[in-house]
Amino acid sequence: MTPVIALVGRPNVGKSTLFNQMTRSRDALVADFPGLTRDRKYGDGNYEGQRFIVIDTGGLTGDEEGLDAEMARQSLQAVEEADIVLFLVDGRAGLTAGDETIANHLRRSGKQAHLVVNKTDGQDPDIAAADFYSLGFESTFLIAASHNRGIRSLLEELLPTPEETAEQDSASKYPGIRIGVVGRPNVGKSTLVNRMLGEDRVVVYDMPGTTRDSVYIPYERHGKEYTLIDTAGVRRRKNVRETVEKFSIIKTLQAIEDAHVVILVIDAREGLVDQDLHLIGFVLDAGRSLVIAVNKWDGMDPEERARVKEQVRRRLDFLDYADKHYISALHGSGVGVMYESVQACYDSAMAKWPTNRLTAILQDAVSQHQPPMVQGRRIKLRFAHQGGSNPPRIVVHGNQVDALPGSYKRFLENTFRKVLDVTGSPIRFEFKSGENPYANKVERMTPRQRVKKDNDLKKGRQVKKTRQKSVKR
Ligand SMILES: Nc1nc2c(ncn2[C@@H]2O[C@H](COP(=O)(O)OP(=O)(O)OP(=O)(O)O)[C@@H](O)[C@H]2O)c(=O)[nH]1
Ligand SMILES: Nc1nc2c(ncn2[C@@H]2O[C@H](COP(=O)(O)OP(=O)(O)OP(=O)(O)O)[C@@H](O)[C@H]2O)c(=O)[nH]1
Repeated sequence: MTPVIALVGRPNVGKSTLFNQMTRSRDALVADFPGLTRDRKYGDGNYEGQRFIVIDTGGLTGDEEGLDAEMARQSLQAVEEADIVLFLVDGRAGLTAGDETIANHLRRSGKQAHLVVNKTDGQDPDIAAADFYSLGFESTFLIAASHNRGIRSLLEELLPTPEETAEQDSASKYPGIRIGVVGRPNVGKSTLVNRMLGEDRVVVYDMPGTTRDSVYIPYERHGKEYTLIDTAGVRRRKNVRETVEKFSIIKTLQAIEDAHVVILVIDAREGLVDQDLHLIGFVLDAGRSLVIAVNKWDGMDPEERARVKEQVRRRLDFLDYADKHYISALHGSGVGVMYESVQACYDSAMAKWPTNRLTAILQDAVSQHQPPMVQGRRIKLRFAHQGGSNPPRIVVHGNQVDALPGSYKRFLENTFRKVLDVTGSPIRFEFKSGENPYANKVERMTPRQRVKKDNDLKKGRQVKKTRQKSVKR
């Protein structure tokens, strides 16, 4: 399970600043789903290979009355679902009554929180922290978020190591292709999950709304193993309030992290809305492959259908590599063929390509369309190898790669995507400058040496540089 970190604290203590430092998301996922009153933000972080999810819970002011009480309740729900709670305070402003109220909230919630004193730059950290000891937190961290100070040691201390996470990795024990079915409330996720499992299979489970755990359902179809990750969880809704209650963004994000392939369900009758795009953004940021299911396609008239299709085409033009299906989960039409897309996505996400193939594609691309000159010297791209899967990572080695323009990177991505036939999955590129360790040496290396070198490169170890001149191309 990907650990979830919740940030709480009064306005202006630096939550957004810390959030931005911790996440690498281009845009945070902003939760203004119906029924959730306040703009919580969700982001995706990576510290030395350990992925995590950060939530800026937003809604705590320490002065909760009336409307604010509802916000506080929802923020505390996010706290409840988190693994690590960071309570931020402002080291410049000192202790306020609002801080004390929030500390009380946290204490009542029974969740262990860590005190994080921010804005300790330009003052004696011990003095900055002294004010807050009366709050009685066991562990205190001193940081300066806007200077990116203290954040690494905080993550180092609090996050599990990737090995620890792998050990308690609940997802990996489920067989076959793990399919996450996600989408906004009421788009038809439960209906689709039941449809995918087949008519004859009676699913007996029920879940309370606030737990963040999805239901994992292993099953077989045409002799192939799958596990559905069901974020909806309850088959029969009783009322609108319950729909909102049981919709949990953390649950959705966890399901995305745990899946090989994500089916994002959209309600054709409502069209594509911003929240759908936010969810798509998160899936891509998480590096998962994606199938789009536009649901409730039954009973729509031709004009409506044309309008929705046009909207999908226009707003998802950046996603032309993902399959879109127009389905009726209720009647089952279009559901079966989705499995073909799921398989293609899985194959793409998990594919392994040999170094010489990737290098050949790179060289073809370069000869077709040379990278630009920088300060009178041409950017050189020499060879490529695979750095990982799900999502596939391609590491490109060359010279002056830092100057490679975005447009050229996109050209490379499109070329690799086309040649390797990568469907639905994002591809990550990494560009490294330095001499080609293979140059002039390849011929003289034994296969074992070559494998070792490849592994060394994958592990990012320093490879002894050859002094020989690299091959001219
Ligand atoms: N000196 C100093 N200023 C900081 C630091 N971190 C954040 N700030 C400033 O504090 C102000 C508030 O920061 P935000 O990150 O917006 O605070 P927030 O808690 O997200 O505020 P809300 O969005 O209102 O909840 C901004 O002007 C930041 O530049 C820090 O480490 N040192
Ligand atoms: N016409 C039509 N209605 C559908 C279809 N799929 C689902 N529905 C209806 O849409 C409503 C919501 O379906 P659910 O499957 O409960 O949606 P959900 O996404 O699981 O909703 P939450 O669990 O509340 O997030 C129900 O009334 C379904 O009968 C479909 O393909 N066509």
